[in-house]
This record gives sequence, structure tokens and C-alpha cells, in this order.
Amino acid sequence: MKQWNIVITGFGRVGWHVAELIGKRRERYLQRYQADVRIVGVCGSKKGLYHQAGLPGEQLAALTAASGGLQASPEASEAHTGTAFLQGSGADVVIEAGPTDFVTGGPAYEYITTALRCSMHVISISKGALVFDYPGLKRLAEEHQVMLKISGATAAALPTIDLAEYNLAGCEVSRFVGIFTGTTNFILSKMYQDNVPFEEAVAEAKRRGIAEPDPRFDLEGWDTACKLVILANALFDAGLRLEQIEREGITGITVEQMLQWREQNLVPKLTGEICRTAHGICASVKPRLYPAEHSFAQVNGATKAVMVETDVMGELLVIGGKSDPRAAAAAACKDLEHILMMHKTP
Ligand SMILES: NC(=O)C1=CN([C@@H]2O[C@H](COP(=O)(O)OP(=O)(O)OC[C@H]3O[C@@H](n4cnc5c(N)ncnc54)[C@H](OP(=O)(O)O)[C@@H]3O)[C@@H](O)[C@H]2O)C=CC1
Ligand SMILES: N[C@@H](CC=O)C(=O)O
Repeated sequence: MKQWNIVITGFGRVGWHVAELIGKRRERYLQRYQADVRIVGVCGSKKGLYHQAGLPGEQLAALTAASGGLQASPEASEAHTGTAFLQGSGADVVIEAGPTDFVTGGPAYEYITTALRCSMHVISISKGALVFDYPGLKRLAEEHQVMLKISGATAAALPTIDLAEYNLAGCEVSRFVGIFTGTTNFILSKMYQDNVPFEEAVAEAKRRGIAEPDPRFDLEGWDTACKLVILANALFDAGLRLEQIEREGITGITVEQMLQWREQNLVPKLTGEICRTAHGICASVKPRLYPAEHSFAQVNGATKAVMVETDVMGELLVIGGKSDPRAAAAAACKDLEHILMMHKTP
């Protein structure tokens, strides 16, 4: 029986749910993969908790946002955060759930590079470091013979990367189009269906914990654009940069426009698209209008969708994978399971 030590960097809404789900699934991991999975460390920007033998589930469960989280925990220590801590933590898997900084990669980039250099597997839920340098991180993972898993950062509960890499393995994918941001879909649905004003719908998305800490990241199309960059670079080796994506968000759409579109039987959706052409990759994010009978027009609330065009398996459409912190945590746990599966001793 192998002991698998997990460290979670960034212990906010999603990180907390990762701990909750791993705690609930301990028995499953033992039975299925003969893996004794323990969370040995969790860290925030200033403090963290660490226990070599594994942190008790009740202690982690108590670190809710309402209780002040890690910052307010009397047991948390400044020694248990940062890259030096990670290096000495003995982690086998690092789950990165900190803030997304797509300009510099942010602390996530430091955590991920440190972890990979220490031959720790990495599951990244945050997008920043992957947008900043996915090819470099992938190379580092290969050099150190560990896995870099990214479901949480590529629309989480909606399968995108796994769909292409596993289910469509061997196919040529020529187009990837989808509703990749739950927040914007939630806001557009509220405005279209319930005449809710833009600001009110944004506030509700924030309350539900799906909007990014700065909601402009979702509203201006950055979130979708980041997901497209990561997918294009991971799946197609595209060398795509964020600034190459044509991007328009949903800020400025009014309830009056909604009324007009409703009369025309058209439904607005913020969609992202990656196309592979003979001239290279093109990618865009913008609000597009769909006839009411189109599949995308029927995807409402924080639910997402992806349509993939392939050479020999035709067109596939997946609808679901609502954006939600717990569902994002579940996507990271799926990645963890794939790692355990790959390393199961016969
Ligand atoms: N919410 C969602 O539904 C989804 C979110 N994501 C991504 O997951 C990530 C986390 O999201 P979410 O949990 O909602 O965000 P939160 O803001 O709730 O959590 C992020 C946590 O990161 C911590 N943090 C900040 N800086 C550092 C640092 N240097 N080292 C360690 N921890 C740090 C913060 O703690 P502190 O108090 O110490 O600053 C905070 O608690 C984001 O990148 C987001 O884009 C992906 C899919 C869905
Ligand atoms: N803000 C995102 C959540 C993380 O990817 C969304 O709304 O889908």
C-alpha cells in the first residue's frame, strides 16, 4: 500500500472542497488503487497547516470562509506556506487552487515549477501559470517523469481536455467551440429569461462563488480566452498567446437588447472557438447569437457546453459541467484519480 501525500496550495472556496472530497473518498482510493491518500499540507498566502502523517478531516472542514479560513486558524503557521515549504513537504501530488494571474503566472507558477522540479505530480485548477507557460511546464513535467493535469483549469466539470485526449484519441480535431464560462452564461440567462439587470445578475454570480474574485475576468471574456489558450497549447501544441485571441465580453449588453433578441427568437451566448486551418490556429471569444432551437441556446444558468468537430468521429456535443466551486474541486479529484490509476501496482 503506497501512501500518497497531497498538498493543496490556495485554500479558498475550491481548495476547501478538494479537501472535503478527498476526505470522503479515502476508502474508495484504498479499495480501488491501494492508495492511502492523505492531505499533509494546505497553504494560503500567509499561513498554512502541515502534518506529516496527514491533517485530520475535521480540522480542514472547520476552515470555512465564514470562520475566517486559514488566516484565522490558531494552528496555522507562516512556516507552512511558500515554495520552500512545498519543497520540504514530501508531497507526491500538489493541487494548485490559488488565484489566477495570467500576466506573470503569479505564485501558482512558482508553486508548480517547484513541485515539478521536486518530481511531484501537479494538478492545476488555477489557469494563470498554464496560460503563462504551458509548454515550459509540460516540458518540466516530462523531464521529471511526473504528470501535469489541468481539468480544473479547462472548464472543470465540463470535460474538454480529457474528452479530446482520451475519448477522441487518434482523431484530428478541427474545431472546438463552446460555452466555457459559467458566470457569463448565468448572467446572460438571468437577463434573457428573467429580465434581471446586468449588475444584479453579476452580484448573484459572485454570491454563488462561480465568478472570479475580480468578475471583470469573466465578463470581459478573459476567463474563456485563458481556457482557449491552455486547450490550444495542450492539445495542438499551438504556441498560442492570450493577446492573439480576438476577444469581446458581455459588458454593456442591456435588457433592451435582450428584449429585441427575444422578439427575433435569438439567444445570446458568450462562446469561445478554436479552429485549426491550413494557415494555423485561430481563436476567438465573443457573444454570438443562436437561433432558439440551436443546442447552445438551450444551455442555461451556469451550465456549460462544448462541441468538437473531428475527422473520423464526426461532431460531438457535451452539455453540463455547471461552474461551481465543488464541481471544480471534483474535476481536480478526477485528475487525482487518473494519476492513482496510472500508478496502481498490479
Ligand atoms: N470558483 C470556481 O468555481 C472555480 C475556480 N477556478 C479557479 O480556481 C482558483 C481558486 O478559485 P477559488 O477557490 O474560487 O478562489 P478563492 O479566492 O476562494 O481562493 C483562492 C485562495 O488562494 C489563496 N492565495 C492567495 N495567494 C496565495 C499564495 N501566494 N499562496 C497560497 N495561497 C494563496 C487565497 O488565500 P489568502 O487569504 O491567503 O490570500 C485564497 O483563499 C482560481 O484560480 C480560479 O480561477 C477554476 C474553476 C472553477
Ligand atoms: N469563473 C469561472 C469559474 C472557473 O473557471 C466560470 O464562471 O466558469
